[in-house]
Amino acid sequence: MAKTAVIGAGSWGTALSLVLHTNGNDVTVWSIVEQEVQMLREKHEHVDKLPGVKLPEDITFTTDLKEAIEGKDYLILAVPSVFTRSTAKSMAPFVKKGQVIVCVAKGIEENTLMTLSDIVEQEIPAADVAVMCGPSHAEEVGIGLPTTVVAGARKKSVAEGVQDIFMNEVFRVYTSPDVLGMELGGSLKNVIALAAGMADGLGYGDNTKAALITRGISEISRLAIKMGANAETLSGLTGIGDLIVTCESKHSRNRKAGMLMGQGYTMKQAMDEVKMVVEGVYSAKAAIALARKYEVAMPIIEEINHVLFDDKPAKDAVRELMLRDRREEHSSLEWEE
Ligand SMILES: NC(=O)C1=CN([C@@H]2O[C@H](COP(=O)(O)OP(=O)(O)OC[C@H]3O[C@@H](n4cnc5c(N)ncnc54)[C@H](OP(=O)(O)O)[C@@H]3O)[C@@H](O)[C@H]2O)C=CC1
Ligand SMILES: O=C(CO)COP(=O)(O)O
Repeated sequence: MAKTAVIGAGSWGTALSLVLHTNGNDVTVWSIVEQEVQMLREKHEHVDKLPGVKLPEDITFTTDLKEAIEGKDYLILAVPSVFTRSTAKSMAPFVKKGQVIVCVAKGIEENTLMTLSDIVEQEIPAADVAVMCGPSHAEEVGIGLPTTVVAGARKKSVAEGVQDIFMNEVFRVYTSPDVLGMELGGSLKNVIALAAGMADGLGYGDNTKAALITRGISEISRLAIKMGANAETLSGLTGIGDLIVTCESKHSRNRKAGMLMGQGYTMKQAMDEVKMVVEGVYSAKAAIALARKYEVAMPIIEEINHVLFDDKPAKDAVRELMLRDRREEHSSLEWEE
């Protein structure tokens, strides 16, 4: 049994606190939002973000970051990516050497193009940093549906520690040393999910969706491999696995936001309607900046940026993708003379 704190009480933090408690760990949940902590203390349920999932009475809820962090073995950082740096800065004075911080959010910082684990390492040098991601919606984890994820860290012992506290008969945790590949797969898939949602909103079919998923993972892999990630990671749970779940699921926030945009909502209207964090919108600009920096073609992500930030109709973006110059599917394959 470990002493754990979940930093961030949105739908994902709430679902993971339940997994940790089920496994016999001591669990404290922190939120910056006083009303959220009040609601969790009174109702033992996140009625807005994870309705119907009851939390045990012996989980502690607090807005006091010092209380949440002190004496814990594992700190699960579950705030949305745009708050990762500010939250890590606030955590830094209380974190001691030997504590493990597990980043479970998905994103890339827009102005620095840093991954979330890099941000946490920069802000909290005392901690050991790990990541955990994969195809996992809070709504399904919260009701105990079988789910698989990956715990990543540079050191095997750190990844295995994360595996130990989370793994159970319905939550299977693999380990990996390819933290970069995992984080790029997890954050860039959200941008492709916006495109998949737009295709749904426009009334396009399964053929279009399959094309977006397949060409989407090609784009993500091209960039990630050039940045130093491992190709196997992109064909695993945190690459294609997470892309499939987010492009297909009724629970996906990014797909839902894209669908609304495909139906004519503006980006802002769609984000307000979804009510939970739509990470793909924040990662889209970072993705295209990385594509330029590493000189990698990312046509779907390029078009998504035009739809999000230049008011381009989603239908026009799809048409442009279909009418790009003709090319081979895999340019590395050899033809007979
Ligand atoms: N939901 C899921 O199924 C999964 C989510 N993730 C990732 O986890 C991360 C969190 O997502 P999710 O739990 O869905 O998000 P939610 O939108 O459900 O919750 C976001 C949380 O952040 C809080 N918040 C608001 N402002 C701040 C701030 N300044 N500092 C810190 N926290 C703040 C919110 O409070 P308030 O309610 O007041 O806005 C809320 O508690 C994302 O990166 C997401 O991609 C990963 C896997 C699965
Ligand atoms: O990353 C997630 C699930 O793996 C959450 O994002 P979506 O809700 O957009 O799928």
